[in-house]
Amino acid sequence: QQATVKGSAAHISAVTKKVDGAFVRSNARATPDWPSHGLDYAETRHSRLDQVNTGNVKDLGLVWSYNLESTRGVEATPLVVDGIMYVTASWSVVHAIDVRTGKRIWSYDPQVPREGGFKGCCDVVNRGVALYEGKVFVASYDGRLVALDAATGQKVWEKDTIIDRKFSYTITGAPRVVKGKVIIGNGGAEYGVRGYVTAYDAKTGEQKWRWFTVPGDPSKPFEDESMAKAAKTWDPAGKWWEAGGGGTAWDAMAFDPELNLLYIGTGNGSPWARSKRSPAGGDNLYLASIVALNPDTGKYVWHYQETPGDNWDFTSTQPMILADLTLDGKKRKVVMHAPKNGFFFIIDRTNGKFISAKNFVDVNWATGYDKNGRPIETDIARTADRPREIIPSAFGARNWHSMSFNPKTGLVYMPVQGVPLTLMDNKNWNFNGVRPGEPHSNMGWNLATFANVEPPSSKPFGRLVAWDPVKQQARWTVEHVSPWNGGTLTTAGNLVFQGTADGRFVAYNAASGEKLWETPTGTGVVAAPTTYLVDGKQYVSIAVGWGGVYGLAQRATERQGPGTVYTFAVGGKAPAPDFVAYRLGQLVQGVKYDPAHVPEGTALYVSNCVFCHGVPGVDRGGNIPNLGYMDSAFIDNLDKFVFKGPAMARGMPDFTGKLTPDDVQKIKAFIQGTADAIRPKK
Ligand SMILES: O=C(O)c1cc(C(=O)O)c2c(n1)C(=O)C(=O)c1cc(C(=O)O)[nH]c1-2
Ligand SMILES: [Ca+2]
Repeated sequence: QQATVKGSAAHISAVTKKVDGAFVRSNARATPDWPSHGLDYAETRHSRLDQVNTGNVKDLGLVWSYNLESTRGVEATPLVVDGIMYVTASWSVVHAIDVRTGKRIWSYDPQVPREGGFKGCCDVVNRGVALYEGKVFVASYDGRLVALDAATGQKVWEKDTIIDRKFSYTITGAPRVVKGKVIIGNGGAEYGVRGYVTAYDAKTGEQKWRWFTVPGDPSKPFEDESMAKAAKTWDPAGKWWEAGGGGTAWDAMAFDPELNLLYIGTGNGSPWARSKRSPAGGDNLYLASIVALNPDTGKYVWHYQETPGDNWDFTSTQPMILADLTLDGKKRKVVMHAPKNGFFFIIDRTNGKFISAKNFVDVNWATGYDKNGRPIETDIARTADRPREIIPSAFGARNWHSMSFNPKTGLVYMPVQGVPLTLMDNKNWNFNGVRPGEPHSNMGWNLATFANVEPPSSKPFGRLVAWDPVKQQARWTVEHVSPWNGGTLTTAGNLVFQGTADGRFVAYNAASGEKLWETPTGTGVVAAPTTYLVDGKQYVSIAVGWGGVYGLAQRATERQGPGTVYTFAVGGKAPAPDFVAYRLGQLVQGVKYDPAHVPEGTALYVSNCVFCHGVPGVDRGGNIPNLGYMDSAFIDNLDKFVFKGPAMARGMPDFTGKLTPDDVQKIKAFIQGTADAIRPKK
């Protein structure tokens, strides 16, 4: 009998068909493959491989690079089984790559309508696929769950996961497969949606269950007991159901097979301002919580709410890790979680009981947590009638960038940051109303909150923190040049790998934080690396591509490049691909405008343009250009870009019906006026 050629359809079919629950569990013991998003069900991102270690990591070299042909953010963790890699680029495009050759096996574009890019808050990103019994599952930005044949990339089934397309739902997260069910949530809580997670049969796509994260209209029957219980924590005077309430589960999940519990992290409130959703206050369950569900039925089992009555976009969707820690001499099954709100939580994962919380950055909204697990809020937390800086900001002390846990060092390696913002409630908010000056409100956002009406006073930072979860303190830290650095991987070779915003891929000694190796990546890195064996040899891969919410308008590299997968091994000698240098133009000059239009133009710019294009001439442009540095011809012709313009093919919305030609004149006045105001005087 002829041996199957590696990389052939027969080989791929054979090796991917073996991927099921038993496979994921047995793989976790020695981690030769990387079969699921966080490597194992506990989402530790801790590889047991040690061929690459502190001794030889300096000899790590490029084996191949692969062009993802994307220009927007790349957030995916590549999955690899016997040398077959599955990774996604922006716009939810899936690539199957043969690690042995670095060549494409197939690619699949779910054809997300590009002009609908504005329907998600935070770039047209995707965090990766799930793999199960010969199928690859991808959730498309526009809310479909697609099952592909792992060998051919042909579609096997597709389901629309969105309950109501009047609302702005999107999906950026990676699906997880638990006991033959594909689990997927969604995003949209900046727009006003009601969050939920759904389970589909991996074979057929048949819907198995759905759990909503927040209650619906209380005049209608509740879906289940957990919703009836939650509704008691919302004030009906706020008619929260009209704007959805929020609570979107847009990233984190983990699974404990022994306890048979699926854990999900839930998001912020819609709108952000609690005074508008629930005027009389209330915790607003199950916003900003870790919730444990029965994966067979989708039934609620327990929750722990990290940010009661969220008011600040403090999502709890940041990646979590399940671990067994010895605390006060007792072995405890815990969830470790470090969400946006700046506290590191240890929660008993058998019952949801709070164990401890400690801030891992400076925070000013709470002084700590009491013994019942409730935050002790400070005076400024809810004084939202005036602008005040909330630390951490809505960008989060951590965002979706994954952390990893090394049981040998006992440390959690997490990307940490500060992106300063001031917030103030918009008293005149009305759902989907025209609200100049409220961020992206004309693009469908419903924050009921103004941002940076007064400039914040803290400074931005990015940091890698090695956190001791038992002592609840940092062991070592590395300062980066910018916020928004990549997720981490830790290995039995006593290593931590991380990509950076300023375009490097770095390896550190996991125990000490000493830098042992780095290589340039051309463009900024936001995704997390993976490592695995192919034919007995250890490889390390990372998908790079600057973007995500912070990367739209900001950058920390002078290079731009297509999204790229890099694969490294000891002794690798492949040449790095060429990158186009990013050229920041001159400050725009000479566009005719009426200075009297600037104030109105400012408000329009904030409600239509700012989150993607940044502040003209102040920000430097991320994966979307800064308009303050465009040639004047572009700004003179702004209406030709705004109304059914050529950039629609790259994701720019059509502003027909949203802006008038008169509005565009005023926006031009703001752009040129700002450039003139900041131009150094001769
Ligand atoms: O509330 C939501 O539904 C929602 C969704 C998403 C998303 O799906 O990407 C993000 C956020 N919120 C968010 O608050 C946030 O900071 C964020 C960053 C990113 C990213 O990919 O860079 N997505 C999201
Ligand atoms: Ca959010």
